[in-house]
Amino acid sequence: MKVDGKGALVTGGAQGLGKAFSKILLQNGAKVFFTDINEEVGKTTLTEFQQTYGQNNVRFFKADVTSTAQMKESFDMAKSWLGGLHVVVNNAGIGGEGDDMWEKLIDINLKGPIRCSRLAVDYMRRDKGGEGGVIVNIASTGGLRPNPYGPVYSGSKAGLIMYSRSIAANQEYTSNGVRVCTLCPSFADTALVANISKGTTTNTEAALALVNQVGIMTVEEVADCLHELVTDDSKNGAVLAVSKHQGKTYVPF
Ligand SMILES: NC(=O)C1=CN([C@@H]2O[C@H](COP(=O)(O)OP(=O)(O)OC[C@H]3O[C@@H](n4cnc5c(N)ncnc54)[C@H](O)[C@@H]3O)[C@@H](O)[C@H]2O)C=CC1
Ligand SMILES: CC/C=C\C[C@H](O)[C@H](O)/C=C/C=C/C=C\C=C\C(=O)C/C=C\CCC(=O)O
Repeated sequence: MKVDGKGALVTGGAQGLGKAFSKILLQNGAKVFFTDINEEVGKTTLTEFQQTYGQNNVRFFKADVTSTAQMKESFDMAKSWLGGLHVVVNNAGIGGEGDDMWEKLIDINLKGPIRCSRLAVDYMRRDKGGEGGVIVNIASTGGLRPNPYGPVYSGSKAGLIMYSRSIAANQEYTSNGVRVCTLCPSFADTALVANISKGTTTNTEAALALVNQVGIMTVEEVADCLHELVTDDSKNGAVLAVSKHQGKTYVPF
């Protein structure tokens, strides 16, 4: 699918990878409706994007991916403002393994993208008035290999990978023009990784050593992979892993 002239919704688009995903879609001519729970940073990003890509090509709406009502409202607004919904990037996610965080992490990282994928399918499938499209769920290489410093994070992402592969295999969806892919980045230069030094893993020293060993990608390197998954119509059920030290790999099954 060429993204030029298409409509895209990106969750968690205020900063980090979600901002880079929104940006690459805008650079390639899409209209972007991005959501985030952080209103202040979302508004700043909106102003920056409007100055570069035009006032009427991008819109921000404050919404929490853990709320079905807020996400339903987001999808309704997005589809009507965009004039059609063709790309959905389920990106919003957090880290944090502590007693105070792990259940919230599952709510955001696993239940959030499931909630939004269910909405996306409903809004995109042709037999329900949509025009078909592509969902890209943002998982992690942490969902492909065990990570002793982030078992809850890794578990959330492994669950998301298998959920995404499973809905990609649903013929009712494929026959109505909906593709589903999963992007699994390793460490990238965002607040999520910077926060590891503040104790978000089960072992700060060991986790930082792993980050140093694997290396840190720029957000633009990861955004190029998103663009590939969105534009290549042959990719359905694809799981694309990318890391600084190993580059890009389509995960074989
Ligand atoms: N940075 C990295 O190394 C990697 C990140 N990822 C995934 O990429 C995604 C984006 O992460 P980063 O950009 O790194 O983090 P980030 O912390 O820079 O950005 C995450 C964004 O999500 C938003 N957000 C958090 N909770 C939300 C909620 N309940 N509803 C709506 N928005 C919410 C935040 O406000 C923030 O703007 C996450 O799903 C993360 O797990 C995956 C692999 C590697
Ligand atoms: C080290 C991660 C540990 C803890 C998770 C925490 O919840 C933390 O707050 C979140 C960190 C975000 C991590 C992002 C990516 C994680 C990638 C991996 O765990 C995989 C590591 C190496 C794979 C090898 C490779 O990519 O080549």
